Amino acid sequence: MMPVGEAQAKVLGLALALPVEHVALADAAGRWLAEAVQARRDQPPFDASAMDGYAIAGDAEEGMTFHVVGEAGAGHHFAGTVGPDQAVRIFTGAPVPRGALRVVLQEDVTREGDNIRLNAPATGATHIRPQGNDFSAGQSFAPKRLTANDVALLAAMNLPRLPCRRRPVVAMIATGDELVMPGGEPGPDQIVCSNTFALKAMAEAEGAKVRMLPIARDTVQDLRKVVELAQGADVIVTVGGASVGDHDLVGQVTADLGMERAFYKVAMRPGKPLMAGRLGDAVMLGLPGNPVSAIVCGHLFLLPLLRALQGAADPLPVAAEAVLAEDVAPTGPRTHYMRARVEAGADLPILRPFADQDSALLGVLSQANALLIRPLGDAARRAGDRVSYLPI
Ligand SMILES: Nc1nc2c(c(=O)[nH]1)N[C@H]1C(S)=C(S)[C@@H](COP(=O)(O)OP(=O)(O)OC[C@H]3O[C@@H](n4cnc5c(N)ncnc54)[C@H](O)[C@@H]3O)O[C@H]1N2
Ligand code: MOO
Repeated sequence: MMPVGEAQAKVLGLALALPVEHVALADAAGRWLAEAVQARRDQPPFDASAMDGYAIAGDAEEGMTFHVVGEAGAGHHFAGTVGPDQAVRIFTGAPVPRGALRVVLQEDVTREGDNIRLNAPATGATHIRPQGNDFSAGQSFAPKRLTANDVALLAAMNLPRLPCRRRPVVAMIATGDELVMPGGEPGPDQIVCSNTFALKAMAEAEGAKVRMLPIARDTVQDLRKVVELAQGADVIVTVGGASVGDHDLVGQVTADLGMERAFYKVAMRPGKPLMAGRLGDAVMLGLPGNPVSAIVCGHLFLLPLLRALQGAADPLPVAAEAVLAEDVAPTGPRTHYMRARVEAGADLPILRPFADQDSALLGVLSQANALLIRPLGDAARRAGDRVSYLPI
């Protein structure tokens, strides 16, 4: 069995970054910017008032008076120059007029006709945002996955279209005679398909487009037909049929279709019968059928693969540190990803593994927000020990 880190490296090695396409700014949140882009202007593009008030020529003492000679609003500059005894009525975002060095807040003046009197000394903060204070023309924005905040910045930089990686297309295939779709009519020996819905949600949150293919029945012909429907996808995910049972056909069928296998079986629990390889132009992940196994493999393999396809430099999940809330037994020959609940603690977060770690239990998984990472062959651990976990 291959160690988890080696298997992850092999999966990432199968991922060629997807082509670049130009995406409208309004659709760019969540997309991966493929190359650095440059601001097309300064922000603010001029010295701008940060307050509603009056622009004056410099520091001034309490009681001084000024003659109001005009007005500057956001989008409307004042064409003249502010002289020593003069003020210009100004509003937040307006260009600061020539000759003005500070803005006094309207709350700090008394207006009498066309004159103002200062009720406080005008010193200290100028209430002016200098030109280029936020960013300057030519300033570079590095490739990353774009957040809503990034989109605001790139909009202000006047970049209406952005070079992003194409979204990966994932074909999702559940396998097994026992499965019916949610809302269907399960027969007495059947259950409702759940795993692929979690994986779809996870992949979409990572930027993928997911095609849910029909459930493949446990025959070579049907599985082959459904895998062939996956043509055109960047990633093919099968769920179930990966183990050693007589009806576990995924390995055989994908091999017949020409899959170049990178590995089969990983030293992890849950998720042991994982396979990966290249099938035509697609990367294929064959996930185990047990619900928690499939979803844990999704976190450890599918999501990093989707990040790598979109150009991420560091696609693997990052472990965090916590303190164990209770004792745990030694582990066996596989890295154990134990479902756990992590909560804020005084120093480090406190992590409590669930008592039942059966890989069929979706109820436990739904309460979990962490996977405690137990290295293979790990000794028993005591409450209070420091441990690593992955947030999920
Ligand atoms: N003799 C052995 N038996 C098993 C081994 C082994 O090494 N030797 N490994 C076990 C482990 S570990 C796992 S994990 C499972 C994985 O087996 P498969 O990938 O072949 O999965 P299935 O047999 O098709 O299904 C397992 C289980 O999960 C349910 N399932 C499958 N797909 C879905 C779905 N889309 N939604 C909800 N539930 C699903 C299925 O009904 C089974 O109950 O094999 C062990 N056996
Ligand atoms: O590895 Mo299986 O995924 O233990 O349930």
